[in-house]
Amino acid sequence: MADITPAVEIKDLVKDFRTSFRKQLLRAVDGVSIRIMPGEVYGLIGPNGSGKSTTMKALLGLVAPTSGNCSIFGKDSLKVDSRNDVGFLPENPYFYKHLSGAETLRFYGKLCGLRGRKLEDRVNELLSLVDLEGARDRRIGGYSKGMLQRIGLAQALVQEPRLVILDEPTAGVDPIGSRQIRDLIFKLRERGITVFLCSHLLEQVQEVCDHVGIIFRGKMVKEGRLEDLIAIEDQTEIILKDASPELVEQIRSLVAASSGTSLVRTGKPRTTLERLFLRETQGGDQ
Ligand SMILES: Nc1ncnc2c1ncn2[C@@H]1O[C@H](COP(=O)(O)OP(=O)(O)OP(=O)(O)O)[C@@H](O)[C@H]1O
Repeated sequence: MADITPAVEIKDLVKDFRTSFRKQLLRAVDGVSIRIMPGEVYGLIGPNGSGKSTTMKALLGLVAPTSGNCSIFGKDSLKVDSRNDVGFLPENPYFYKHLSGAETLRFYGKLCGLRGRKLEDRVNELLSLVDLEGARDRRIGGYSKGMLQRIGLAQALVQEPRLVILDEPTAGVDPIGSRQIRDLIFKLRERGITVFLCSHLLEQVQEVCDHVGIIFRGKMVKEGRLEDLIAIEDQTEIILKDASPELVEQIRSLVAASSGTSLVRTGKPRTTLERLFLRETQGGDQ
């Protein structure tokens, strides 16, 4: 098999911060290792203060590890050129409020060396991708939280990165805005872009990620393919449409007659509260 360089490689990362209280050391990240292959969507989940942002910042070279190392497409995170292939949406992105959405993207595009027709094409493409064409000339100061996160995502994509890092991309965004961001993450995946996101909104992580790591008090406590992590190994699900009561009864007696198998539950599957909310506020079947 061909040797593929991981998009993200974090090895035994430890990060200590010196606290103001008696200058004690606080271990924010304690021996975390993560490997993300190109094209994967990886979700790092954990409670507040468990070390998610610090792990991402170490990967971006924004904090220096106490020990361990991080690399992006094989390049050490402490070297500037490791960031050539990365787009980052921080937890609370800062924007110049007097600029419009288009001006904001133009500004970042210029920082990345784009000029002229190429710059304009990229700005238009990104505004269309994040569905903000209608608000392109409105000042960012008047954007909703969901729109701000989408323009932030567009900004992170300006230089056509192969890896996008999203720190709590849907924090403070309502379910409709969250769904738009979720759909954008799907679009990134379709384009083969690797996504590394952290969140404590578990349902969303479950919807978009194919790999998940659970971090708690700085340590990785569980990691793997989402499907493997959430499968209940000794159970089998059969979902029937328009089944008659007689058929359900037949299945029930078949199970009762077989040794070693028991019926755990029958009934109607439930939608999620999020889908119900979206159906009632947006119309149509979500
Ligand atoms: N610059 C810093 N100086 C001192 N302590 C810090 C610093 N940055 C983070 N910490 C501490 O490190 C721990 C991990 O913080 P971190 O922000 O990585 O967690 P998180 O999982 O991203 O949390 P949240 O979900 O609240 O964003 C916390 O106890 C935090 O207070």
